[in-house]
Amino acid sequence: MTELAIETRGLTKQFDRHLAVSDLDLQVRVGEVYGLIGPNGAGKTTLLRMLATAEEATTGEIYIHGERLKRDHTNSSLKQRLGYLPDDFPLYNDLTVWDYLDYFARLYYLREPKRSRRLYDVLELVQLTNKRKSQISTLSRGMKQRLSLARTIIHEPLVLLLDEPVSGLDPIARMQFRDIIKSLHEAGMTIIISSHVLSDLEDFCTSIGIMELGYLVESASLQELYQRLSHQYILIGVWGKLEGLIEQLKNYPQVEGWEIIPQTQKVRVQFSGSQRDCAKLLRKLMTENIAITEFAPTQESLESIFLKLEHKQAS
Ligand SMILES: Nc1ncnc2c1ncn2[C@@H]1O[C@H](COP(=O)(O)OP(=O)(O)OP(=O)(O)O)[C@@H](O)[C@H]1O
Repeated sequence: MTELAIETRGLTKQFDRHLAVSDLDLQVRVGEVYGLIGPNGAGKTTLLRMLATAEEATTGEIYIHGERLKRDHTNSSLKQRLGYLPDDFPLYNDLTVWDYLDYFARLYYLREPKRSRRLYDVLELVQLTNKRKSQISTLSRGMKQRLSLARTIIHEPLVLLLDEPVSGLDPIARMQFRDIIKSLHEAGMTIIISSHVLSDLEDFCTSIGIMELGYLVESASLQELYQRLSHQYILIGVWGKLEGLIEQLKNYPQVEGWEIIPQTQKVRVQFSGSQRDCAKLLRKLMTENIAITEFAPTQESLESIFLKLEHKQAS
C-alpha cells in the first residue's frame, strides 16, 4: 500500500457548542491531489487550519508521513514539510514581488546563493519571472494569488494545503493556477485543495472528499468513483442514413440505450463496456460497412456523478 502523506484519526474541533469538524478520519496518499468539497460552513477551513497547526484540535490526532503532528515546538522539521495557503492571507502591497518572496525565504533561513536560485525557480513556476521588479499593488488578482502560492512553496514543502485558492478568479486566471497545481503534482507534491465548487477541481484531482456539517461524508479516488457510478457515452456520427447504425446497436450487448441527436447524423450511445469493448464496437461497425464520420467515447462528468451521490449542496 502507498504511504499516507496525511492521516487524521478522530479529528474533532468544537467551538463552544458548535462542532465544526466531527470525528474525522482522513487518509491522503503520497502524491495525491485531494479535492475537498463542501458548502460554506462545512468545516473545510477548520480542517485545513488544524492540518497546518494554525488551529488546535479539540480531540483527535494528525499524522504527516506517519509522524504525529503536534502544535508545540517539538516537531518543527515536520511543520517545515507543510505549506499552507489560507483563503485570506494578506500581501504587502508596497513591496516588490522579489522583495516579498525574499522576505519569506529569509524567514525559512534560506541563504545565498541558494535563496536567489530558489526565488528564480519559484517565480518561473508561477509564471511571474517578468514581474519580479513590480510592486505587488500593480498585480492582477490572478497574479497575486500565484504570488501567494509562490510564498507557500518557497521552502519546498512536501504537503500543500490550499484553502479555496481559485475562488474569485476569472476563468483564465483559474486555468493558469490549475496548470501550476498540475506541475506541482507532477513534481510529486501531495496537495489538498478546497473549494465549494466541484467544477473548480474536476480536471486535476486524483481523489475527492466531501464535507457536510463537519463530517467527511465521502472520500474516494476518482477512479473508484468513476467505476462505481459512471456511465460511458459514445457519440457516433455517420455519413448518410442512421438506420444501418441503429440496426447494429440493437444487437450489441453492451449498448444500454441510445438517443438520436435531432438535426444531425449523430447518435449518443450509452455504453457499459470498457475502452477495449469500445474499440471492438468500432471495428464491428466498420466491418458492417457503416460509414462512420465520428466516434467519440466520453466519460460522464464528475458533476453528474456527484449528483448521484446525493450530496446536492456540495455538487
Ligand atoms: N473561530 C471560530 N469560532 C466559532 N465558530 C467558528 C470559528 N471558526 C469557524 N467556526 C464555525 O465552524 C463552522 C465551520 O467553518 P469553516 O470556516 O471551517 O467552514 P468552511 O467549510 O471552510 O466554509 P467556507 O466555505 O465558508 O470557508 C462554521 O459554522 C463556522 O461558523
